[in-house]
Amino acid sequence: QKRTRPRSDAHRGLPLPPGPTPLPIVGNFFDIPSKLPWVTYTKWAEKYGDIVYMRVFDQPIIILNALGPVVDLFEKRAPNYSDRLLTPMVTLMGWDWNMVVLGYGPLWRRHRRAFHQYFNRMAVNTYEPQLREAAKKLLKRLYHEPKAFAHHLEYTFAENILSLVYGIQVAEKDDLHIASAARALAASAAGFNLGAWWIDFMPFLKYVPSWMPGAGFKRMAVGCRPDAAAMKIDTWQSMRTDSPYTPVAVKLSERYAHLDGEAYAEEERIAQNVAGMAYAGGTDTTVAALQSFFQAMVLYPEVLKRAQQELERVVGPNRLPDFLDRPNLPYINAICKECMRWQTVVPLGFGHRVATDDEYAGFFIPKGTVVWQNTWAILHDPERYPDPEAFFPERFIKDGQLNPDVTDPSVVAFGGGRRICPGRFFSDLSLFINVACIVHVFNITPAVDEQGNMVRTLPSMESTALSHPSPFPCTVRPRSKFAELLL
Ligand code: HEM
Repeated sequence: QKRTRPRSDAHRGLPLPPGPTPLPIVGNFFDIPSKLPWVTYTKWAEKYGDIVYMRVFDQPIIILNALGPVVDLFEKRAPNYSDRLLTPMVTLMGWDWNMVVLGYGPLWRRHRRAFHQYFNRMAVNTYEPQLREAAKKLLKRLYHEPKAFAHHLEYTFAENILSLVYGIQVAEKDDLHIASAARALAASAAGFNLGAWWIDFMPFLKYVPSWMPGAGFKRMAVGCRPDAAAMKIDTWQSMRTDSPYTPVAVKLSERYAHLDGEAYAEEERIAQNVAGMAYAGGTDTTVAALQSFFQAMVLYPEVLKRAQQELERVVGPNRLPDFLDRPNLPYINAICKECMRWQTVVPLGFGHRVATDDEYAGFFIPKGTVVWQNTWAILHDPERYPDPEAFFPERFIKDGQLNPDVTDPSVVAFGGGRRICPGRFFSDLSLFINVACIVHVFNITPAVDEQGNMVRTLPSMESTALSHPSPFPCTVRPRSKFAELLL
């Protein structure tokens, strides 16, 4: 029996969606788990249904645990479900220039349009040469220093996006731009982890002095400010025009070169935000999916073998895979899809704020509610994806081809409606080329300790907003002499 909340006139006579019982003042503050909240919300769905309501202090929150309501609200009612809540934590951390947190309106639209111009489905195809080069660089780094595979992924992706967006050529090691971005992103992940679950809904905490016991979050947030600002300003100021191709930032600045005064300043701010966001978005996200890929290859050796056989057949031993091969590589494509599903990179999407009071499925949805989509739940729904905890690319294949009847995880993994991730086409290309090249060249097997015993790896996710596997070791070795020659 579902429990619903009392009707009231303010609610147009409709109940709020069901959810855990709130306490006075704090509401459901103590119900929000600090670890893997998406798993708890999935369990709540069994008790309360696909639409779960809670309140943390004064902030109403809804979790959508199924694809139907996500499409109905984020897509079909997009004008009402595309706003954001700019929380105190984000402002404290100096991340408020970031278009992810911009309210729905003309300023967001201008950012979005500029971003789309350089990252739409067609535009990203022009980045293939750079993506190919970056993948090759990654292979070399993996060859020379295989134990540091997680670091190489992060470094090479940051390097590639810095070059693509700003034309900046980074140092081979310990680059200052990359170090600063890594600090800003790590702090924001940690801050968001704290913030999303509780601090963000306690606006008065903004006024707690940072020296007070328990105010470590504030010191951390303030400490991250210079790096968050540097991601936008220092990189912009280091923009290079002498690279062999025109960087996105240069193209962005050409758009308003004819303006002056305040109009120029405003366009420049937008361009800086867009470039900064491409940099921030392009650094950690696809990397997390690739880290899951490494973990999957350790745990599922038969998948790696099958993928290598497909590449041997289609690409052969004398060259690396390329984008043109993609239509002939259904199994590699299926692995990419499974990487987007298995250890969901953004497990709860990003909250959409409701602009005006609404009704849905017989429930009242108050204005100001922040609606989160439980992407992890949707991508681990056993009816859609049987045995969802298994990494099983075959689920996307039928008669040797990709099966169009199985929901493509990217329909959900990148969020929904008008706020859907505008970096998804770029991410898709880079995931494909890296997976294909790594599989073609390397065997990825469990690590071996000093006594020669195999180190056991268990799949496990970090509890951050942008999740990735918990650190694990593995052995990365060229498959053969032929493979080594490709490097
Ligand atoms: C595995 C890769 C990625 C995943 C899973 C991912 C996921 C997401 C999600 C869930 C959102 C929020 C969508 C919503 O509100 O419903 C988002 C927003 C965004 N992402 Fe991504 N993303 C990825 C890669 C990228 C890349 C590579 C870039 C940049 C090149 C990027 C740039 C952005 C931007 C700018 C937004 C804000 C959109 C807005 O608020 O209007 N993302 N992403």
